[in-house]
Amino acid sequence: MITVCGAGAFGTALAVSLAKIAPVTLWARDAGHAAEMRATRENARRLPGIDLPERITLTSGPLAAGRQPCLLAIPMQKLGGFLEDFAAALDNRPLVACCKGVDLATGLGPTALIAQACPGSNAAILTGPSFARDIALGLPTALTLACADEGTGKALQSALTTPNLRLYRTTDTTGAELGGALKNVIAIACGAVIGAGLGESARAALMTRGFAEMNRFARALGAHPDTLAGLSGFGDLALTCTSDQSRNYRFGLSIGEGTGFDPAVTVEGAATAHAVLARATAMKIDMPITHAVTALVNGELRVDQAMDMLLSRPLKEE
Ligand SMILES: NC(=O)C1=CN([C@@H]2O[C@H](COP(=O)(O)OP(=O)(O)OC[C@H]3O[C@@H](n4cnc5c(N)ncnc54)[C@H](O)[C@@H]3O)[C@@H](O)[C@H]2O)C=CC1
Ligand SMILES: O=C(CO)COP(=O)(O)O
Repeated sequence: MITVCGAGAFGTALAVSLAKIAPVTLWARDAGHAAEMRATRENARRLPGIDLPERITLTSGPLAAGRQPCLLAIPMQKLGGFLEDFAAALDNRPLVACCKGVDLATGLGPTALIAQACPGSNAAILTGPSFARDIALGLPTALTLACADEGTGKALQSALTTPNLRLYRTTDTTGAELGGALKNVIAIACGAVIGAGLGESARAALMTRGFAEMNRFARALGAHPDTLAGLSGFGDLALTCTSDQSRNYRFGLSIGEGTGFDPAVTVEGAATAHAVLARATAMKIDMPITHAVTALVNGELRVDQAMDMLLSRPLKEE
């Protein structure tokens, strides 16, 4: 039995794929949402049009303790509170974070938050290029499963691989989670330049210099460069910066176009840009694109001003 906590788009998609290989419990925060999904066998609120197989049990309320893996598909800025509420039931089992970002309140990534709240658990992260709908539709996807404990990582890799979800493994949790966190910040920047009509060439420049910025920050925090070049870094950067299926990219588009954006939509890159900039400033790491994204998100700069700021920096070697 695999438990997935969080009945958003991603948790639901993972449950649908995992149900091909094992019975799955999908836990929703809201009892009404769980009841609705039980009755209709569909998550109309977050992933409409996808049938929920009978092998998925929909629950809410208290979580049962156990030894089986538990996937946490909770948005980054809500993960700390969720762990606090359910630490007793979650501790002493493998916990797999399925979110992308850096916690604004603590500056920690998902695996460090898990280790803090549930010290008896081995924390892992599942991340990489994948849209929830693609996974749920059974389309081919490849992700990174990172766990500092090699034995737990190997067990999770084989327990969570499904016919359409191929998992690569690493022990570099820092690299995997920072790749996933930072690509969302760069995707907002890319959406903004496309929305403002600044062109595909500008986007390619931002993706490339954004990748350099991701590497600079992650390596300073101990990440391995190969992880950044893999699915969780380069792979997810390529997907998110070029597809309007991405909410972060669409949020950037709305900034560039000067149109509104529904604040209820999960956009991890906005809070993460602020969390990363605070850490980078303290560590004296140069993060010009992240800096520009925080200014755009705060409404302190227009896109053309942000681009001018980036283009007028001192000339340097690549
Ligand atoms: N949607 C996608 O294509 C992908 C999403 N992700 C990541 O998955 C994470 C979750 O995103 P989505 O599922 O897409 O978001 P979503 O907006 O579809 O759903 C978020 C879910 O979290 C629940 N939630 C909010 N606060 C909560 C709390 N305090 N406790 C428990 N549950 C809470 C909401 O009820 C909602 O069901 C994000 O970090 C995202 O970056 C990763 C890969 C793909
Ligand atoms: O992380 C994702 C794809 O890998 C989903 O991106 P968004 O959160 O921007 O929709």
